[in-house]
Amino acid sequence: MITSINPATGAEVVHFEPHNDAVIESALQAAAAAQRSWRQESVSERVKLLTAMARVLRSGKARYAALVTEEMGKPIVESEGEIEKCAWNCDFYADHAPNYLADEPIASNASESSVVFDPLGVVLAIMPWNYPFWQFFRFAAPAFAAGNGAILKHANNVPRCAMAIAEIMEQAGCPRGLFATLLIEPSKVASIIADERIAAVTLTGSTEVGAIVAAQAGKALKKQVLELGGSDPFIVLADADLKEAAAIAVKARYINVGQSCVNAKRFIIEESIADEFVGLFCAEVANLKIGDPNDRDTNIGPMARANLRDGLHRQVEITVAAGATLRLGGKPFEGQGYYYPPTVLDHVTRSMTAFREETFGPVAAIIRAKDADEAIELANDTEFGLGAALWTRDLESARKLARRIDAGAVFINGMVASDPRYPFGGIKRSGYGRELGVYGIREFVNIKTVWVGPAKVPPTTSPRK
Ligand SMILES: O=CCCC(=O)O
Repeated sequence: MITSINPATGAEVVHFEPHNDAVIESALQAAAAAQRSWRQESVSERVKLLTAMARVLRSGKARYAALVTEEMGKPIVESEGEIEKCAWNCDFYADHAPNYLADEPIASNASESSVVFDPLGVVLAIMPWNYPFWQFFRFAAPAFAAGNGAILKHANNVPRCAMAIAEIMEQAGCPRGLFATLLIEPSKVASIIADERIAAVTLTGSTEVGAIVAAQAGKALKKQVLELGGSDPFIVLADADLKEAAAIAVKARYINVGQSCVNAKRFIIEESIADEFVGLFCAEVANLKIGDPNDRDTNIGPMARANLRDGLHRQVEITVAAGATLRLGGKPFEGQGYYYPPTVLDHVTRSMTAFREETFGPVAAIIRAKDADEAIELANDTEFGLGAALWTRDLESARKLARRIDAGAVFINGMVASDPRYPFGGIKRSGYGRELGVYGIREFVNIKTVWVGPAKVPPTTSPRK
């Protein structure tokens, strides 16, 4: 059974029988057929679907946001923000896809040569629960604009969000079959990836699951985009605006109850200002309001699942046992719901669990560095490479330091956040490929050279001869 549980109470809301093989087969067949027609439409026709998706998202915002909160516990104001961001992304690609997908002429010895962007086919999207709408729509808007179809396998703790996405696509006028949501067990995924009607795979999720899916897609030689875990550093140098840095640091760590791949997780603070920063940071954390995620002033609702909260608590206990100082939190709440208090661990060192592992929940690890060089070295001492934040008033030096950080994005005097306008993705064990911006829409296209003769000069193996 695929079960929707309210994490604020631990109570089952509803459960669903997983889709059987016949449903999977008919979804694949329909998607392949619908995509063959969809690819014939012009980009300007296809983006009308995106505009309609944005309209449906906005008109149903209250209901969709309530579903997010009820299924994974996100504070309601943040859930509403998630739905608005999905609509923005659809509008963004409706405006920009025609340009991003326009033919690109190439200067060559041909009479005419260009690069054109054709769709790949039907993409399997394996999506996580932490942003149950955003993660899908940030993939889907560019993928549909580029002429692809999509099958969604969502995380099994958000089945009602998955079904709401199917409803949105239908209400937006998505051609029948071009998109389907499958409620299936993870064991069904390998054969879908291997199916010849699936052209490519996109996955947002844990590094562990990413490695499994990458192996399955690699075996079938299918294109993949993997957006995986992160342990983003938030570096504060001695000359930074500490008050502002501390306020943004709290948001960067505790938004989404700390359950985002790009939450700041390791706070690497220059030694000389570390005590002052920790004081400011803890004062802000102590003000966070913990409670019912449906209350509009709640900052910290429940975590999404009991096992995630228990795993996080184990990481805290191991880190404290290894010598870290517990400044705030660290003790799970009694009573119903999967709540974990905002927790601050100080004097964390590089060998400790909260440094070495991703902490996917409301736990901040403070690490002290003797200077900027050591801060960068600590920032890079991780298997992950998703995002990083760097705080200093010296912008010239910041631009140079940013180039030394091993990550897919560096935000100077700000917090890492995804945005339709910029590419998003990681290096190392945070995955590969990019979503969003022009680079995101180019992931699921066939970048095709079209050469028209006769050649002005006979082609040779070396164009310089
Ligand atoms: O969990 C990772 C993605 C979060 C985001 O796109 O802001």
